[in-house]
Amino acid sequence: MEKIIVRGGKKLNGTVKVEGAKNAVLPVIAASLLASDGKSIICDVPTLSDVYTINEVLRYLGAEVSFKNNEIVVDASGELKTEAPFEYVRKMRASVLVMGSLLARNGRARVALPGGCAIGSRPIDQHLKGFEAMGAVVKVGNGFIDAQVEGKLRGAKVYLDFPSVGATENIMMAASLAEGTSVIENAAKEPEIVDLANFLNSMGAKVRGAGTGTIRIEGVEKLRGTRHNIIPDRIEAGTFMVAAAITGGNVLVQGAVPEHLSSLVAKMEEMGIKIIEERDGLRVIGPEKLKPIDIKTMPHPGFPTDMQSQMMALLLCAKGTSVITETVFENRFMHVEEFRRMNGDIKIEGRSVIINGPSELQGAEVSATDLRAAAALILSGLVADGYTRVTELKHLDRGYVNFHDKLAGLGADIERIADLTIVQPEEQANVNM
Ligand SMILES: CC(=O)N[C@H]1[C@@H](OP(=O)(O)OP(=O)(O)OC[C@H]2O[C@@H](n3ccc(=O)[nH]c3=O)[C@H](O)[C@@H]2O)O[C@H](CO)[C@@H](O)[C@@H]1O
Ligand SMILES: C=C(OP(=O)(O)O)C(=O)O
Repeated sequence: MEKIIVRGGKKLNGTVKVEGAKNAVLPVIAASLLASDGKSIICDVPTLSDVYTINEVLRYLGAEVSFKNNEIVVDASGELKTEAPFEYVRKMRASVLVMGSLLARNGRARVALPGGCAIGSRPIDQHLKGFEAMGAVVKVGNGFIDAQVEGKLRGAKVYLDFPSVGATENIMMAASLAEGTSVIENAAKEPEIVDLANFLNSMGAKVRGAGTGTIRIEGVEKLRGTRHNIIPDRIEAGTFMVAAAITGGNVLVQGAVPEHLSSLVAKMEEMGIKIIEERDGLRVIGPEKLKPIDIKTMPHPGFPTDMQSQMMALLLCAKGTSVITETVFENRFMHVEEFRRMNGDIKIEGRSVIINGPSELQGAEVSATDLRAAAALILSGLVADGYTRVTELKHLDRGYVNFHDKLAGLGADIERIADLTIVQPEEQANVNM
């Protein structure tokens, strides 16, 4: 088993460059299936395991996909299959994002039920409600969701009970080729929704209002391949901002878009962290002492749940009591136990976590429970006493490109190794940790 080993105590300094956003590129790749004409060229694509997985899904469905030099070319002009099997959906829930495109292109989509995951049950009822409103008949059975429509999808008004990111994206994709106009109310407003709308419009779609709570989509006859640059990853940017702050360092996070990060910037400033907007990114300067704060995760523009565990690592180092309340996912506190293994003074009370800081963090062997928890545990390792070993790196690789190398480039004492499962006594003396 691979692990990342980090020794705490180094201040981070320098510049780190942000990749294209995982949560923007996955729906954009799914949307490229809508082009029955021409190729889609998607640029600034991060080399993440999730990207390889969705590429596999597209190939399975019959599209031609190439991926090199951070550029993906998709040719979906041929005939497409209708089914995305469980082996892909199990690896990555975002595989359900092909459903809207397949239904619009083929009149049928059969996708394995995603089931739960480490952060909660994550149902997709709001996606299905949207498809049904557009005339699809949805059946669930034998571990699959089967959606079919007679003729074409029809434009409809869909009110989302919660501004779900995935449901908004899936409905936008389906509605782009529907007959007539669709309106999504209580739509998600995340920057990744705007990126998807820009991609769809550049393919010939008519999507208006993305980034607001009401999105109108006028269906068109046909969409064609186009060229598109993916927006920078605000969560990767935020993770490096926390890395700078937790070590009391001074780091320029190149590519960080201030408007995408306003809630995080506000909360970090409340903690006494200095954040300066520069021409090409955000500079973060950690203070001597961090102040405690309260955080509640919310849909955008509220505080992002995907930054919750990294902020937990930071608040463990602040002097005083902080409270983090998770309102987006029902069970996104699996990392709390791991922080306790590192001597974190932290407890769960319902949907909140109470942190009494500063904790004297100690290096320990800890296990990543999801991709953001993986990053957060490494962040704690940057300031813990001694060596922290983080396992279950498959989670980290879903969302971060060369995370340890980027941290090492900023001065962290960190390496990634294959596991030495059996260490002989004489070798043990030579293992430098
Ligand atoms: C690939 C991707 O972009 N993933 C992001 C996306 O996930 P994802 O699109 O899955 O997140 P959603 O916004 O859909 O989910 C938010 C909440 O709504 C619930 N829900 C969602 C859909 C539905 O039909 N019914 C329902 O009850 C979910 O269980 C969850 O509690 O947005 C999340 C919230 O910002 C982020 O944490 C994820 O990183
Ligand atoms: C939860 C996340 O992603 P996904 O929805 O792909 O699991 C995330 O990016 O933090």
